[in-house]
Amino acid sequence: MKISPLQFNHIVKVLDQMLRFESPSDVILSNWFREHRQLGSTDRHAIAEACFTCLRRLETLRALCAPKKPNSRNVLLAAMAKLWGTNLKECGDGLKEDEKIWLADVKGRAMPDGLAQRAELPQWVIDRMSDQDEDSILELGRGLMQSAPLDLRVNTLKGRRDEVLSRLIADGFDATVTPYSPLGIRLKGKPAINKHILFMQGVIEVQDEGSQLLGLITGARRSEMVVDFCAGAGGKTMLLGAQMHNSGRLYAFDVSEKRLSNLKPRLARSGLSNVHPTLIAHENDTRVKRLAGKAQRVLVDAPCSGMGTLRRNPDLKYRQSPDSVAELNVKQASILASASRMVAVGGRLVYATCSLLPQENMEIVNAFLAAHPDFSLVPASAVLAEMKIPLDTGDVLQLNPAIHQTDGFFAAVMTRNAATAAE
Ligand SMILES: C[S@@+](CC[C@H](N)C(=O)[O-])C[C@H]1O[C@@H](n2cnc3c(N)ncnc32)[C@H](O)[C@@H]1O
Repeated sequence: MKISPLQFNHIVKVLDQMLRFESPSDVILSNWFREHRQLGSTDRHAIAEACFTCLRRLETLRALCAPKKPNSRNVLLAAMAKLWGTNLKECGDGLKEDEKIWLADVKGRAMPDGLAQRAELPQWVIDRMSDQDEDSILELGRGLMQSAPLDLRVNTLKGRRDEVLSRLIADGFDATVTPYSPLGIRLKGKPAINKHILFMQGVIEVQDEGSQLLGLITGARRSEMVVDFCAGAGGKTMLLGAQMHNSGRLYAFDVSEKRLSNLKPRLARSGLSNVHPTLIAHENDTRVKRLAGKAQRVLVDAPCSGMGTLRRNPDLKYRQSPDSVAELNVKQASILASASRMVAVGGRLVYATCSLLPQENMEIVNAFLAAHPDFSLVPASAVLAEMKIPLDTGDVLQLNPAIHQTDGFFAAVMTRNAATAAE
């Protein structure tokens, strides 16, 4: 990677903010670009690419910085010397004498070979993946270092995938169908698809294929009552509404007014009129109680550490911690228990996250099932096979970026058992 002196100076300043891990790195970057409108697209691209690579490779870069402080300048210099083989004369304000000596030493050193550095995952994350061997952690870590493709979902209320695909190819996009989701199209590169007429007309939405599978596995059908418990800005809500053919009632619950208000324009574009965005104060809100035993499908897309989305948000691995995950675990268990009350006898409950940590996934599900004998696990492989989706990850859906080229998602499908619920 080639970096101009101007870009170097910007990267050091942006990275300095990012390395505090006080706010999301993509927000820091867009604020920076807003404040520095003179930067052209080539500079912006180089700055973004360099900052995100430094975040992705931070375990290695921090180790290479030692004994110097891993501040933004040193991290960037280590990346230039060791990852990109850049000519160090390109540094903005020139190298200081001690930096020259240090970098000559860095250049001659072997790459750090601890698992944390090879997998680019903090040690606390590795410690929590005790269900996986070293090779799997390494494969996963490397998958999370790749950049994510741009996946689209075709809104079946407004279009057919084969027709949308032909249109996108005719318009010059490098587009293919996604391997698992029957609704997905994958685009190469990062085209500005939100300016395309099909996007503006609500025929397509941007949605990772893994997220599409979480919506699909919920199995929503025409005329049902369905609850998307943690709907956010409605990525999965819109898929569920289309699966329901815009009929029945689809509640989109969330505690965030801002996220629900972001859902509104998306709904307008999608043509859905069966969605009821509902702000709740907390998971035990009276609105939840009013729907007790009434919903055929409840999707709990729980708030989580986001460890499965490191391809897009590499800073998350440093913005989360063992304490924040433990806090999330309490919330996840409470949300799942409360949401489960809405499931009708014979209905389906899906617990999902975009995390790879067993503490946020199987451990939450196992504890829930142990405390709720009226629910049982339905093998995800069977649900997917019934939908003719060629994907078998066993009893639960576990998507791995290294294997499936999606974000790292988890989903467990459960059903409310008629016999025990009646007891
Ligand atoms: C993983 S995000 C949802 C993403 C969304 N389903 C999508 O597909 O775009 C988790 C959501 O849970 C919401 N949330 C957090 N605590 C909640 C609670 N107690 N009850 C309901 N939703 C909650 C957050 O506001 C956030 O929007």
